[in-house]
Amino acid sequence: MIRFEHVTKRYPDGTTAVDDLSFEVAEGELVTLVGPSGCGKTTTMKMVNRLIEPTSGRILLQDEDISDVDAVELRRRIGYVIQQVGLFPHKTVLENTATVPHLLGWKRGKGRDRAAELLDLVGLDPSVYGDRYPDQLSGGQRQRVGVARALAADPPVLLMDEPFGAVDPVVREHLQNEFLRLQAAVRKTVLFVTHDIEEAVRLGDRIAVYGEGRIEQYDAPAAVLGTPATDYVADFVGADRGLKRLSVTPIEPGDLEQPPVVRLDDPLDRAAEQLRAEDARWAVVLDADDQLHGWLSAEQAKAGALGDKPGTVREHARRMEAWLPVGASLKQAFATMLQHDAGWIAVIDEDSVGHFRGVLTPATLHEALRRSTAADARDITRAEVELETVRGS
Ligand SMILES: Nc1ncnc2c1ncn2[C@@H]1O[C@H](COP(=O)(O)OP(=O)(O)OP(=O)(O)O)[C@@H](O)[C@H]1O
Repeated sequence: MIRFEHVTKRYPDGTTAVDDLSFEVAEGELVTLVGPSGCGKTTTMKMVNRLIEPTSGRILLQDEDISDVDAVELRRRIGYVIQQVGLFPHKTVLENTATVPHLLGWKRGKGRDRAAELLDLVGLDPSVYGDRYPDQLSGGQRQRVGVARALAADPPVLLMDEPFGAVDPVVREHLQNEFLRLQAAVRKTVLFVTHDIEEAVRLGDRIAVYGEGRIEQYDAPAAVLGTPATDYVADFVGADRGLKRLSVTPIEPGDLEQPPVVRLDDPLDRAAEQLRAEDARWAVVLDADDQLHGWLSAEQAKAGALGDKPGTVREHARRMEAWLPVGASLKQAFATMLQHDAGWIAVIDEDSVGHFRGVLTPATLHEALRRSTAADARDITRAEVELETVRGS
């Protein structure tokens, strides 16, 4: 989709900003360019929409050499979002969003409808925000308008230069999540510049880690974190790369423990007996549709079963709020455990039915992380990894 072939950019003062760069971005892929200040990320990006011309080499967009395409025509195929947004202060949010459709000569009504649709998509109600002016918005809202505007003419390619750099960390995480959801729906080919490795890891399908004017590693986030190609990359991703992996490692069914399972309508004395026989401290409680209800402790089951009217599990089970679907990240799993002060979380199917699949404990979470690191290092699946464990006596 976008291909760099031996691209070099030397500025007139002799600075080599980009040095013999070759890489390719597939259609619908989100590639983050990450690296320290001055390493050539912005120069790379601006060569794609010809705000900067390469000194040598060529860039192909959909197999076409962009130097053969009229720059104005080219830019209409490419959405561009920058940190300072660059909204027109005297135009309303709706007018700002409809800028490109307007330039393309769309009918006014069609352009406005499209703008309203996009504002909705980025989480801004057009009936509330459409008639406001940019200075009546928060920084995060302005960034959303920037994204909506870049998408308005439905360009196949999106260039984003530190689009969330100017907002505080909480808003930033929010914008990142929204953007991921949006990207899942629109599937643009995206080049995203950031100097923040966390952001690069969260957003990128692949990451290009820049050294000076060169890409040191071009790989999936888990691989960059798991097997940095050079000492430079290892340094850049940081000593806490093990922790960062949490956010790019999904929960897989093979990671889960299978505690005893009882049903809401099971007689309590039978449940107590099952817990005793399995020597378990608690059981997961499911309803008749195999959906998670909560849990039952062995102590409660035993005490209840000794009472006058033991009844069923239903009267003694506790609700469980700490749960996630398969595929959620280990970081979410860890955060959920902390949020609910829970020693385990339930994991359910991703589909709308949400059958119970198993539980994740701190020990299994740690094991999943170790397996994923080892699997990436050896290019095998997680299930094939044999872990050696240092055990307490
Ligand atoms: N117009 C210019 N003339 C001369 N040198 C330039 C020019 N623009 C950029 N440079 C230099 O080229 C190098 C790469 O700059 P670039 O803006 O691509 O880096 P960057 O990785 O995007 O940095 P940042 O994260 O700080 O934005 C830097 O050394 C910069 O000083």
